[in-house]
Amino acid sequence: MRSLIVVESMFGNTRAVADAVADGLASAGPVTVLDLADAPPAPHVDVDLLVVGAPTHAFSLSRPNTRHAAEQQGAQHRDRGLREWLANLSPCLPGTFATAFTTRIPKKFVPGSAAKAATRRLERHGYRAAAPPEDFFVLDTAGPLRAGELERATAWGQRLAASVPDRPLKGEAR
Ligand SMILES: Cc1cc2nc3c(=O)[nH]c(=O)nc-3n(C[C@H](O)[C@H](O)[C@H](O)COP(=O)(O)O)c2cc1C
Repeated sequence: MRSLIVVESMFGNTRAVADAVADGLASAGPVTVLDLADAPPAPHVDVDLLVVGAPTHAFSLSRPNTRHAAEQQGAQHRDRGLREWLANLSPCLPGTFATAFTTRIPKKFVPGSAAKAATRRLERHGYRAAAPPEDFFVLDTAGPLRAGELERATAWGQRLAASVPDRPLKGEAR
């Protein structure tokens, strides 16, 4: 199984989670982790599993104004986020699986998750859900990640690896 993880990260926490998910997926086959800053703007994805990750900003995927606010708090400059990348994504090849994760602050009664917003967009492009969207937690805006989150991310990657069936041989229906 070939997997691609595309990750948006401004302070580095979501990127660390992406690398931990990749460790979990690696048992099932090759995994590429692509920083959104280096990803092609109009992507054509040809893998068995696409995983996208992004920080939750203002209850959803980041926007130019929230990225600017993050930058004001010391984050790296980013011209675009997962919202823009997903808007330009080509329709998926039939039977391609996908899922999404986010990092966010574990505040009770604060709704919204970039992973849920990304999942809705993946569904619109025709991707099949490999797993429900998953949230990983940071203790503050710039991090750090809550203790145990990287281990949880690797375990999530392992479960993903086990849940996606191998791509069928040519001519065989999935
Ligand atoms: C402008 C801005 C808005 C944010 N809004 C939310 C929010 O609505 N809910 C939440 O749980 N965390 C929110 N956060 C915290 C981010 O989720 C946190 O900065 C992120 O997980 C860090 O990931 P990164 O290190 O990959 O950038 C916000 C952060 C910023 C900078």
